[in-house]
Amino acid sequence: MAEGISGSEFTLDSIRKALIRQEDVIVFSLIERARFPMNSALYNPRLDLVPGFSGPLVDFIVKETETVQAKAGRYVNPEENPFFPDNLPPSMIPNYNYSQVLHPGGASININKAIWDIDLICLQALSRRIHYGKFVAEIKFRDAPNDYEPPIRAKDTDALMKLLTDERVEKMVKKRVEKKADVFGQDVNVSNNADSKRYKVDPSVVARLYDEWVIPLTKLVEVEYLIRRLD
Ligand SMILES: O=C(O)C(=O)C[C@]1(C(=O)O)C=C[C@@H](O)C=C1
Repeated sequence: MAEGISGSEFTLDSIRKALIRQEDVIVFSLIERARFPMNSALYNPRLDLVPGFSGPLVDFIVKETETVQAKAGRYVNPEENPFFPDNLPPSMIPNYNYSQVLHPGGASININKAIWDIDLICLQALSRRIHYGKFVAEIKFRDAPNDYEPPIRAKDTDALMKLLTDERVEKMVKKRVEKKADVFGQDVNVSNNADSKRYKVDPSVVARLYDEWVIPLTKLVEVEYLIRRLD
């Protein structure tokens, strides 16, 4: 897999490192996205810019992109989740042997409808990060099956949410992404003018995006995964 999860390095530590690497992509794509705050023609559902296709242009672009990528095998990779999963063509390339670390029920989890509401450019990066919750949940289950089995059998989602939550880690994640937005998003200036610190994207907004969307949705995926884990 792209992030290098194989049976031998499938640990909570390696999964957390993959999440940290993905922060860089997310912060950079937010910085890019901030250059174009609005693009109404792209999102307008009534413009009908493409003959034979009804819906916003953005849907057309993403559907067509996903169709090509599906043929190239993108969605055979358990780390990838399409935004328009209906009627995708099968992969045309020879099967790559992805290590099957997830329980089969994980394949049916796709919460991209909720993610679609956030923003366009960073969607794939955010989707990948949020659905990484499947891998986090699998390793947490493997590390403590006796703790997880009773709430799974009782379908107690609140207890599962409590069990998988690590507030110390969440605080660190939010602090780190805020710092990354600070460092990556400064205008680079050759003159040594300390007053001219300007940001391409407000670092506190990135921390809030993680606080209000990214982490809660990752945890939702973790709970969804665990609830199916003993099926
Ligand atoms: O690192 C973990 O243990 C995770 O489950 C991931 C994550 C996150 O989304 O960053 C989610 C829940 C935990 O409370 C801490 C962090």
